[in-house]
Amino acid sequence: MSLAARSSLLKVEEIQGRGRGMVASQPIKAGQIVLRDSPILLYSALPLIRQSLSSSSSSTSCFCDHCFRILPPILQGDTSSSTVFCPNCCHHRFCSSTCLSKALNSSHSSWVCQALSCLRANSPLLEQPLELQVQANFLIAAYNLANISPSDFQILLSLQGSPDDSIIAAAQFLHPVISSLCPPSFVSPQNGFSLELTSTLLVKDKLNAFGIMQPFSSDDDQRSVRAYGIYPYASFFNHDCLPNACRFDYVDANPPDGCHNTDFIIRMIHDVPQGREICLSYFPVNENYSSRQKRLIEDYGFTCNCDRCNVESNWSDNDSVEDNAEDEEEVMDEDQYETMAASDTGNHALEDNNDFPHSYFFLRYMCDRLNCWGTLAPLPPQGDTPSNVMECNVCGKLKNGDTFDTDEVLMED
Ligand SMILES: C[S@@+](CC[C@H](N)C(=O)[O-])C[C@H]1O[C@@H](n2cnc3c(N)ncnc32)[C@H](O)[C@@H]1O
Repeated sequence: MSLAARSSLLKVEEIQGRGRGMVASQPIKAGQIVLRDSPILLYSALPLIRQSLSSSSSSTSCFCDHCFRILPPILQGDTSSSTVFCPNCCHHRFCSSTCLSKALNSSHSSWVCQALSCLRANSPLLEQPLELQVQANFLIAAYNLANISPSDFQILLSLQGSPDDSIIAAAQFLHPVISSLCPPSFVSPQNGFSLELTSTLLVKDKLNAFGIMQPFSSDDDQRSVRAYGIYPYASFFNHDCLPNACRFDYVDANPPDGCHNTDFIIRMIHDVPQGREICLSYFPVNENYSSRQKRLIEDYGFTCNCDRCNVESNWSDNDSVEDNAEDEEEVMDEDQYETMAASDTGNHALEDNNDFPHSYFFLRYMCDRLNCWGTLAPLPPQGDTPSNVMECNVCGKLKNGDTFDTDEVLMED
């Protein structure tokens, strides 16, 4: 399906210094859904060998191997569970016989099942760090995609990214391992199966995969990744440290009508005019300048020059966002916040000369629940009527957007 068929509100454009990006093809309102996207490929973020599936402790880290929903714990003697194991490897578990049967024809084809079983039985990978094991999960899923959906495999190859030295080093280790897995005809050298292709796939994954995260829990401020997915349209969104859109997902919840639980919905945080680039933040917005820059260069290969980074690059090392937010409160009262709320509240509305022009963003659009760090976007408008209810994309908290607390801005140092 083309982007035009998925979203009448967005178009893909070349943006100087950023490759392709998503741009508003018309004015877009706060809360509007700009994209629903489905993954062309999903793979587990777990190590090759997991905890025993029959131990009670496994319940906390056990997901359906096709749709990645959380599975109930396996209780001894309980015959009522609808979960099923792969009949061939007895290692992978699925939430229902429907998911199993979909998986056997796609994500858990007989080749995937055999390849993962071989790796688990005896492979140099078992001694390697989790990152390499997860890259092996990805490569097996990607080479399987080449067989089950060559057109989706071409989409994967069309995503941004060229291998650098660290990717080539990982490919040099992983390619012989994957080659040794009784490669079937679809990964033969005649079909382009090579070290170069393995490197190319790894970099596409590195720059474009989205993490499907564990749900929010207030006693755990480091949500782990359950699975990764390649979302062909969402991959066109560039990063901004003050995003104007954010992603909602529903992996364990009931997704909106017509969506699968692994689909993403991208919703506007605030109004934007036609022609404005629509950006996501690739990670929670509370991170400080140096850790954002480090992540963006190491994980995505670019230096961020967004409005927020340009301001924060001038802060002294000891300045936290919290300090600056407190200073800012001395010069911005609620009337000013309200005025800004009524205007285009994009980054550009707040560019003028102060040390923390983006304090408004944190006060209005960052979830105040302890350890959440989610982003708030209004619920979709009803017809032309905007919603004043803000929803957190991490914990799901709903908040009245007409009132927001200017007394407290909690940020990471
Ligand atoms: C998920 S892709 C985004 C779409 C990509 N620009 C394209 O052409 O397909 C991520 C890559 O886009 C580029 N990118 C994203 N945000 C950027 C930004 N703010 N500044 C510069 N490059 C950016 C980086 O090369 C990054 O690795």
